[in-house]
Amino acid sequence: MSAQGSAEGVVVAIDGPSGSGKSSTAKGVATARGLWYLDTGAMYRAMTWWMQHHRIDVDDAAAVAEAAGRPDITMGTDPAAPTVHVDGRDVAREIRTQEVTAKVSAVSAVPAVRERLVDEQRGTIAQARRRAGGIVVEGRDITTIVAPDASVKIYLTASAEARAHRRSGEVQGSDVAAIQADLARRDLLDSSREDSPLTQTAEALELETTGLGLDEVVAIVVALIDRAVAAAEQAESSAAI
Ligand SMILES: Nc1ncnc2c1ncn2[C@@H]1O[C@H](COP(=O)(O)OP(=O)(O)OP(=O)(O)O)[C@@H](O)[C@H]1O
Ligand SMILES: Nc1ccn([C@H]2C[C@H](O)[C@@H](COP(=O)(O)O)O2)c(=O)n1
Repeated sequence: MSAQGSAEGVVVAIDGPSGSGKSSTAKGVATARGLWYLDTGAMYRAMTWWMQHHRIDVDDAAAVAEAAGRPDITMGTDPAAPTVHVDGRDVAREIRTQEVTAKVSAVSAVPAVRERLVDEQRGTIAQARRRAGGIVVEGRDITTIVAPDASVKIYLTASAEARAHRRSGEVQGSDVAAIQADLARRDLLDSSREDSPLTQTAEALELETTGLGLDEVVAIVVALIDRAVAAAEQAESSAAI
């Protein structure tokens, strides 16, 4: 069954702590069902990179708020080749540096930053519903704030050890303990901020992935989408009778 079966387009919302597998899972699912893909963490990273690039003190919330409207952030939503441009410049590599990672939680805690980016994320979701079969969106507040009415809502987790080991596999010779400490630091900041923190709600299905491979996780989410689409089609055809 294809997600395009639903007249309204399907919206899949995935939240979870750092390194739980949100991006890999979301891209795999979007590819499997021909949906758009939106990495909202990359948008907060792009905003942070722009602030640092323009020498704005990212620890000064007032200065960040004042500048939050200035960068032009453009997200490519093809799950096979997602892109991030700021003011026309490809910043896919720059936004993954340690310098950005160290400050992205501080920048994303500024309400003016969140207001602007949440608005843009909702705009992309609306476009995907009109122009594609729908979208898979991942981040920290997608199930709660950005798209609380999503067709499928998932809170993706894995143990702190598993997440650190998965991340360490990306860089040869990396220090697993240091990675685990950095993930814990970001999780604490992201879940304790006042404005739309990372929270696990009863509305979202918890998917614990510690013992699961990526393919298994993608298959579970695809099955959830197919079930949601079938239920929506059933409801549409019952309403038409
Ligand atoms: N189920 C899984 N089994 C094994 N490895 C996985 C699984 N899911 C993801 N990974 C690997 O774990 C690492 C982190 O995954 P990913 O970047 O998707 O996490 P994330 O939640 O998006 O992280 P962040 O919040 O930091 O952006 C990647 O190297 C990815 O390939
Ligand atoms: N919806 C979101 C997505 C991300 N953030 C913040 C918090 C993260 O530490 C940071 C980077 O995200 P990542 O690339 O690790 O997924 O961005 C947020 O506040 N809300």
